[in-house]
Amino acid sequence: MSRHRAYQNYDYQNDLDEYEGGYSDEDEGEQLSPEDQAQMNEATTEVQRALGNEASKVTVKQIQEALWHYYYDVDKSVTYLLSKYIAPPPAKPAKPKGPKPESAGKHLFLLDRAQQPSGRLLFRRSRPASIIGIPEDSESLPEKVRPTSLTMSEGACHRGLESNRMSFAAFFSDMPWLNIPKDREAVLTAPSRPRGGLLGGGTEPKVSKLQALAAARKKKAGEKKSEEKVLGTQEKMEKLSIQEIGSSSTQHQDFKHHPEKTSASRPLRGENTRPAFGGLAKRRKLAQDQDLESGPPSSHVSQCTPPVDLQQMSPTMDADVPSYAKPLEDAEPLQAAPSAFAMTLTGSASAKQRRSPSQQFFLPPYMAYHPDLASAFSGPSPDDVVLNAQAKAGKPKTAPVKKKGGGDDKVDSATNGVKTLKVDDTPLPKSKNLNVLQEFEKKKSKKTASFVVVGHVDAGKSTLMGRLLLDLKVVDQRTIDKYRKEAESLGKSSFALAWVLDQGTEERSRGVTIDIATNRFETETTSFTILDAPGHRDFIPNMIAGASQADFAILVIDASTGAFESGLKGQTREHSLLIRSMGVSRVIVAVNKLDTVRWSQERFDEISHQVSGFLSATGFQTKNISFVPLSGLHGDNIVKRSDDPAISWYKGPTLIEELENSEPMARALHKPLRMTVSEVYKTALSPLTISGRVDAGSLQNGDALLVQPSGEKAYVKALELDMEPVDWAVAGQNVVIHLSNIDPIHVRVGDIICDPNNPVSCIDTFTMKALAFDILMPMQVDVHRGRLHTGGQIQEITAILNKTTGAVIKKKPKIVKPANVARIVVKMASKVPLEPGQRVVLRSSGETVAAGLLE
Ligand SMILES: Nc1nc2c(ncn2[C@@H]2O[C@H](COP(=O)(O)OP(=O)(O)OP(=O)(O)O)[C@@H](O)[C@H]2O)c(=O)[nH]1
Repeated sequence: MSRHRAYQNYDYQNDLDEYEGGYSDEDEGEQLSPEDQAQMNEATTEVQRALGNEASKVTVKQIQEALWHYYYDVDKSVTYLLSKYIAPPPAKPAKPKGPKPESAGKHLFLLDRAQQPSGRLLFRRSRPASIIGIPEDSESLPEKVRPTSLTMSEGACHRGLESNRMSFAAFFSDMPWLNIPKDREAVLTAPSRPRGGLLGGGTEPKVSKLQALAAARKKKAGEKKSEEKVLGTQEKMEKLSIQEIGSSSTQHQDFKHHPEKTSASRPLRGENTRPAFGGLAKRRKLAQDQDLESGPPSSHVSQCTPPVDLQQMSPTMDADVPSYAKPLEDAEPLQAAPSAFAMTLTGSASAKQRRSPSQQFFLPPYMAYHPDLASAFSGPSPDDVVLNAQAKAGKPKTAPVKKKGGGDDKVDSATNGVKTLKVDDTPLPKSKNLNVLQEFEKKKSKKTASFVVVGHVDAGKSTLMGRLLLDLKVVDQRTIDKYRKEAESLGKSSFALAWVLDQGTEERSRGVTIDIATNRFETETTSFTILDAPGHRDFIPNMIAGASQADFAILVIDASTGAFESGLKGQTREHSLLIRSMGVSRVIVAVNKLDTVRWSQERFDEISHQVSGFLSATGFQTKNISFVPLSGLHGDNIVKRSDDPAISWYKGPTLIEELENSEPMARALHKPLRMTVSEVYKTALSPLTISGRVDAGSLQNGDALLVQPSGEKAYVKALELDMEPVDWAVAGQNVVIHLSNIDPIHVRVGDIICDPNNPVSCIDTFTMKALAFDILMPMQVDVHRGRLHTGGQIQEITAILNKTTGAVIKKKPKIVKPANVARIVVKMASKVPLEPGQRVVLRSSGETVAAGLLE
């Protein structure tokens, strides 16, 4: 049950009834417990014994009522009985009858409740009413005694006392706190400041006469005290005043004519012997003298603020001017007196310095500048003196001594600056100024082709590529055996072939490809670059990066029971869409793991049928789709035709034959240089080496390159193709470039290397023709182009287009349905190198939502 429900269902009434039941009137007639009764009898005997002969004047009932009231306290009960029944005080004149104040007698006590072990409730007296401010009825006990918060019957509180009025004084006679000696009585002192309202603001509260009197007394005492303090301080400060030192003409003259001696005569910090003529006073005096001699301050000085006398800030305080300020008052009665501190600074005799009230103006202390302050720091500081002395004594300097004169400093810093200046004298790489395209034509080199291996997770992509490399002898059997042993130790022996591509520790331990793995091999006609893509949906961006570099693709399908179906729902379809969107038009479908279904031709045909259907729907032409039944794990139909009779039904090409038959995409050889940076690293040849596929144009050693978006220039120091040094490279080739004359911080993976004379521009908004994979609307998206990806948003949907003709079907639609083509405007968070014709993929919340071409 929820707590809320529990509270709702709680039976408060029941509890309340039980609680109130503890005070019910039924208790009134409650009998004493046997223990109480025994205690009562014993105490009654005690009281009777204490009363002696007088005991006959009171009844047992009266004794027991007294005992009950005093909780069996025999002494108190005796006192009460004596004063009440045996020797009562003379009766007082009757009070005039009138209505009794309601509160009177109603709340004389605050009662604490205690529970006895027997479960009976007993009430204990807690505090007298006088303390808590309840009106006292000193003559009698209350008629009813109630706790402040509880209702109870009077009988339950003080049984039997209603009829027996007792004197208040007598009741509390044994209480020591009533006999307070006069000298220890508390005196109410009003707060020094009247309390404010809520949060210190608001109207002042009413102050009683007593409070006002106390406040006035306190104020007077405070004033007297502060006056004494000021006088004492002034006496001490007089010693520092220029009045005394004014007579010391020798010192004055000395100081006046040799002001530089000021610093020399300045005591070191912490020195106890303080000269009578303090440095500050000296400066003040000098300034006064100069002032007197030269008249009013010069123009530049006049801009500065004259010394401010804080006392002047309150003309209304004239009446309170202390006696020490009287001489000044005589000189200029309208002016308020300076403070003791101000007098020390200005000197009490410096009446001439004081301005008339009309000249008085007040500025913050930091603006209170006096001309003599200009010379205040002309000499060395105490620290300088110490350091100089240490230097003379041959001690090591604890801090650099400042040289006099700014000129030397400047020269020094300039010299140091020049020393530290580094001129980049790295010679620019030499260029052979080759006609690269002619060289390329002449060479008649092997075809180069890159292919990306895609497919659902665990379809067997890496294993297939490992097998391919093993069978092509790019990797030897020993390496595979080694991998198998290591994989066995991790319980993943079946992944030994996959480890040829999956080199990362995490990839190996998880058995999942994370990033694009590249490898290369050659056949008689072609030099291939493998781009093994991750199948897991979390690493789709890496797969996009791989697909952006590929001429064609191998789509791996897991033919084992159930796996193909789940792959279709998973990344098989998404990868197919992506590779097509990235411009790949040729796809080889590797129907893998057919060994698990005993090389079932039926299964192969079923898969081929379904896959060719959706590939065609995705935009692949049937002539560009081929299917190969194979087993990556066992090496059937990859490089060697399978000798298993179970697959004798297949007479088509092996995977490698299909690869060789695939034509790479047309190369943009004559376009300006464009290359996407796939990797950035350090080599012995250069602190900045990059690799990637040349998308367009060509380059050669010594060429100047422009890196975008940093806009930094770099030079080609050396080039490598297939791990061999070369002089040039052209579009379609995967090249390694050793750069010079650039700081590595300016180059990142995903950047574009371009021709400085034909640079790619950096933009933050573009229009694209997008194929929608999901519903599109103005929304946040991630823009992917190769390795580069950045945040952005669909700003506008301009039109829905005809898929084949590109004609506008509908203008400014609110949304784009899946499988429709639309023209959309995308705004990115930052400027990135992008240009028309490039392919981008839009993803949102981990799903691919669109892909297309920049217009
Ligand atoms: N029986 C059988 N098993 C295979 C075959 N090919 C791969 N496997 C197994 O399938 C599992 C996954 O293989 P991988 O090569 O890692 O699959 P992948 O597609 O590269 O995985 P990701 O890159 O992580 O998506 C491994 O246990 C392989 O041994 C095959 O032809 N037959």
